[in-house]
Amino acid sequence: MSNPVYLALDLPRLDAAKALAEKVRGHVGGFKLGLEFFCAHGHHGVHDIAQVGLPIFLDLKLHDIPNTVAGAMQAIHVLEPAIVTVHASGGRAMMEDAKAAAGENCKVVAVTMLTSLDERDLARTGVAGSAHDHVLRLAELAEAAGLDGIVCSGHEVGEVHRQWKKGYFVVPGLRPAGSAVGDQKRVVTPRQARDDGASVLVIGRPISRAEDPVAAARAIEATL
Ligand SMILES: O=c1ccn([C@@H]2O[C@H](COP(=O)(O)O)[C@@H](O)[C@H]2O)c(=O)[nH]1
Repeated sequence: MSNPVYLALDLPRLDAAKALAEKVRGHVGGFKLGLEFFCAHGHHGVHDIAQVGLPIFLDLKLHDIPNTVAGAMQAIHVLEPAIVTVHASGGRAMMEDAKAAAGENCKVVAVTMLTSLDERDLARTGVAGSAHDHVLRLAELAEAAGLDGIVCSGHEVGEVHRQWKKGYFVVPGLRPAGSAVGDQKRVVTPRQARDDGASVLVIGRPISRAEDPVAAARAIEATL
């Protein structure tokens, strides 16, 4: 079984991100490049990290009208990402057009409810009901739109997996027992998420901010 951990390279400096990627490459399955990285380093930065030789997950969380999102998907096609994110709340037509514009080997997955939110935050955005129901509703919409899967927390992945057997499930908000939670609110351990059906485990600070990132990545790998 291949390593399901994608390391989130949320670092401001490209040289530091590349050095970290080189160090841990034997203990993770891929690299996740998000908004911070892409806004700072663009296509050139993605090419640099791709040279390390592992799959690239572009976590751009696209959310706009269908035509604009399709155009953005076409613009990143050349980078050959293995995974790209869009927001499920962009709606069915937006997700359909994103999938149609993606490369053949690129999985398009929809962010449902950010792991940094809890139910109080959800209510403040005007969404009534539980996190669980909200995630399941958006997962259904993503499946109907023909996407490959969704991004959700480890609190929901078990149920979503039961409902969408062939889905591809990306789970961030992961914390090894005892590590700092930071701004995340719905967290589980990497092992718990894996056992509940996660396809990809997104882990950032528990590795990137560890005193010894290689040891941290190895320790996580050993729990899986
Ligand atoms: O709901 C979401 C969607 C994406 N993320 C991203 O995952 C990583 C998590 O980093 P940590 O340092 O392990 O908290 C980060 O890049 C987020 O942008 C998420 O956390 N939650």
